[in-house]
Amino acid sequence: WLNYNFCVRPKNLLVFINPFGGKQLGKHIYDKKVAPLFQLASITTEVIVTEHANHARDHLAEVDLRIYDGIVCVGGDGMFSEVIHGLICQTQKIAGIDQNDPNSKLVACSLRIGIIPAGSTDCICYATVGVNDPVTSALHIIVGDSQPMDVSSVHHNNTFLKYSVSLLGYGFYGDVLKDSENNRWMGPSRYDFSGFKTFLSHQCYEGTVLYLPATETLGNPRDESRCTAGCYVCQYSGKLLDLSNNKQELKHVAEEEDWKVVKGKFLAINAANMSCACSKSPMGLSPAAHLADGTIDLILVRKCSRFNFLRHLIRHTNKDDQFDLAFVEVYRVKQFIFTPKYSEEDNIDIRDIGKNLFGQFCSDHPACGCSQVNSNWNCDGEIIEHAAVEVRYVLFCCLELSG
Ligand SMILES: Nc1ncnc2c1ncn2[C@@H]1O[C@H](COP(=O)(O)OP(=O)(O)OP(=O)(O)O)[C@@H](O)[C@H]1O
Repeated sequence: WLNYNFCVRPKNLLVFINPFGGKQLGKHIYDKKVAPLFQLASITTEVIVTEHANHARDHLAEVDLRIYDGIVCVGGDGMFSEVIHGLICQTQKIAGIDQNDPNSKLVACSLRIGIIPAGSTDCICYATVGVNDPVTSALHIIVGDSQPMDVSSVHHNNTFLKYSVSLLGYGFYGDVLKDSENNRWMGPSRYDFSGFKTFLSHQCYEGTVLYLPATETLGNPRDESRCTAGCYVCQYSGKLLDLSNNKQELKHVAEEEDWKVVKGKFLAINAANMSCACSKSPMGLSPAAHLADGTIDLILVRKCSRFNFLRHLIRHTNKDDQFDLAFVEVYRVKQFIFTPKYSEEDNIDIRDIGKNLFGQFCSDHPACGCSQVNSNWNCDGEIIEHAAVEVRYVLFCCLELSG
């Protein structure tokens, strides 16, 4: 559907290469595998090898984007996140939109973003293309394929924090990321190491989740069918929401609906905008999530034994239903608000997982229970230090070239 409008071969691309993403092969992959293909296709490029974190984001916030047909990032999910922030923020700035107001109606941005996978997880590329192969992505970019994607905004106390396109994770995935940042020198294996440490710590966090169910969508997180190119659920949502303006009207309709409340102790709170498939989890955290249906799959993993949590995690890696467990709930939502039990002002410090490595002795003891400090959110691989957040689908379709 959107492809008819946007299936235009790009002629001039702005390329950002993160030389330090994943196995630090970004520049090599681009020079050897991608640049020759772009040259053959007569695509001109301006290539920027990033010199520091947020280089791409800051450059995009200033540069005149009208001369480009698209932006390409060579790196992982963190690089894609930088690029999407630069692009969305510049578009809102030009349109005079206040991003701190969660109710602001964002303006869609016209440029498409392509990913050449060269990161550690490459979840966004994997979930959209089905494989993280630089040549496949380059060919999609060359022929002008496109894929709309849902974007969610994350706010804290009416302050804009970040946009998310793949996974927002509190508890387990927040803690894994926090710990893994200290071990970047390990390369992609840092996630295995920190994952193991975090699993042993078995921390759960108390709080309240308020969510607004997505009632107007055709799909359900427990569906057998998967979102692919031309997906009828996304097409239906696209037509229903009329891609931009009418979506906002529907949001107001939805706001009149009932908010639901879930209180408890959680090992993980995950919000998936897409399946979040990657090589370690080929079906993803929410296998039936849609790329562009205007919803978020909210997955709540309540406090359970370490053995049961392991069963849930193992199901991420195989075809067994990870939601078919008594301590796991999943809802398809338009919006949610999380409030931790312990206010952030009282929060002593972001916890050090290392100190809690043997937390099992405490958490299994009836007198102990949950951590009295908060976790942090993992937002597409970037840390959000606030625990209390308001997350909503922001009706914003940013198009990927590699779809
Ligand atoms: N030149 C640079 N020096 C240091 N950090 C950089 C540089 N360029 C980009 N970054 C930052 O590096 C972080 C990680 O990059 P990237 O996502 O490409 O790799 P990754 O973390 O290994 O992969 P993934 O996100 O898929 O797990 C990003 O948050 C980005 O802001």
